Amino acid sequence: MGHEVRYRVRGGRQLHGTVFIQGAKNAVLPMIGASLMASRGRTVLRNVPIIEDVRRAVELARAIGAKAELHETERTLVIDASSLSTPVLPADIASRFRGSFLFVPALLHRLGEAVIEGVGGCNLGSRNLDFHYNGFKRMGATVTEHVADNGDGIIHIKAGDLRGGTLYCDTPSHTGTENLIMAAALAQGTTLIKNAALEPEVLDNIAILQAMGARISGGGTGFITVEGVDELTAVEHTVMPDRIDTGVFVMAAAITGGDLNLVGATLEHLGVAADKLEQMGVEFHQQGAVLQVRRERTLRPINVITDEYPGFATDLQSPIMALSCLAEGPSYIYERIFDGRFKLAHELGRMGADIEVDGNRAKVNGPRVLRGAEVEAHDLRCGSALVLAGLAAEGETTITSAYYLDRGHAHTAERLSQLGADIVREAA
Ligand SMILES: CC(=O)N[C@H]1[C@@H](OP(=O)(O)OP(=O)(O)OC[C@H]2O[C@@H](n3ccc(=O)[nH]c3=O)[C@H](O)[C@@H]2O)O[C@H](CO)[C@@H](O)[C@@H]1O
Ligand SMILES: C=C(OP(=O)(O)O)C(=O)O
Repeated sequence: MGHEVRYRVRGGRQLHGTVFIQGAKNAVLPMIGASLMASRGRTVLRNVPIIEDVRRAVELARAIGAKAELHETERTLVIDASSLSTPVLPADIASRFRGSFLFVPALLHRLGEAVIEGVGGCNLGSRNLDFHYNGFKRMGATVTEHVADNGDGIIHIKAGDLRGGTLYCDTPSHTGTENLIMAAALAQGTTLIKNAALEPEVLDNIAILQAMGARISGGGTGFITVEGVDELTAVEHTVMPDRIDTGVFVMAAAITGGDLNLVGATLEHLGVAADKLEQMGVEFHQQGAVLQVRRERTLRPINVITDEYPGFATDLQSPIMALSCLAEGPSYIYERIFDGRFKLAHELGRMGADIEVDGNRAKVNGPRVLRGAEVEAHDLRCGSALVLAGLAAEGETTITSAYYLDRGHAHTAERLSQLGADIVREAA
């Protein structure tokens, strides 16, 4: 994991001011995968979030032979994938982020095979990849697994010539849909993907692929048709704003009783989460590309059921659990997407929260006074939720294992400090 990262937050300050919402982690990662499919030219991605997952993706792109330059100040990534040298996604990089699996379609098309030594991402319980494998197989690939000397499983996918076909996701998987679209984009013939994901990031990825020359229709309908083409060309594309980063800053305003201008944020991308936050007492006003948000009234309790877009995003479930600790009455949370996302409840308990967990349901008994404590970020969104709790707590909160937070949020301490928060990042 590299060095230990901690955040120290001293709570009790209302946040005011203007903050820039970063580009979307879950859009830029498939776009890096897509850029590897262009055998000529240089892809230029703008509004790239400067987060650890992007740094890992750049390392991984280089490890398979692409030239990748991340210009952090300009938030621009330039990728030249004209020569790829190996189909092996090495474990030491690939096992640190989920998006590594989005490199597979490019390897299948460009090198005829992909060797996956490990897939990472947040540990949220079972995170299967069967929809991806079954789709690749229906297109003519073979998938085999063997065990390396160190005991790790290695997956070997051999493509042959990928052919279009009828594919499906049992449930609308986000990266599953993206991987099947990318596999179909350069396959022979026509592919139909049923029960495709509707997330805005999937649509942004379709947009860059279309600009590259892919023939894709039906994005946002659940049925996606892809007519395979012979070649994709490198293009320039601006990554959409991150709706989860947006949601976290909305909740930073809400949990401190502050008011913020979120530059680049799109309220519509929050789906049902916007309505739930309004029910809690948050006021929104979208003015062009700026989303104004404030919370003056007492926080009301809430009932949340996570679901695929436009339902309540699972990645905002942990942050709203932190917020609901302060609501005037019991809140109910039903986590439907991941079966291991409630470790946060225990950490919030150390800060004085009263949360009853029963399987994938939680009851948050609010309001409780939160007090600073040493707590652990078990995953990315657990980390952002603990920062929110720290902003509202009495005294100092220390968040350990905060590499997870840095996986998905850029310049967290700097952006919150500019709004009046007392927060520092320490890396030892
Ligand atoms: C890099 C990226 O974009 N990550 C996001 C993506 O993860 P990711 O794409 O991994 O999430 P999925 O949408 O695939 O997973 C949703 C559910 O489907 C199950 N499933 C998925 C694929 C599969 O082949 N078999 C299977 O059973 C998973 O175990 C999970 O229970 O969507 C999640 C759900 O919105 C978000 O929390 C992640 O931030
Ligand atoms: C679960 C998440 O990401 P990943 O799929 O990259 O692990 C997340 O962003 O909260």
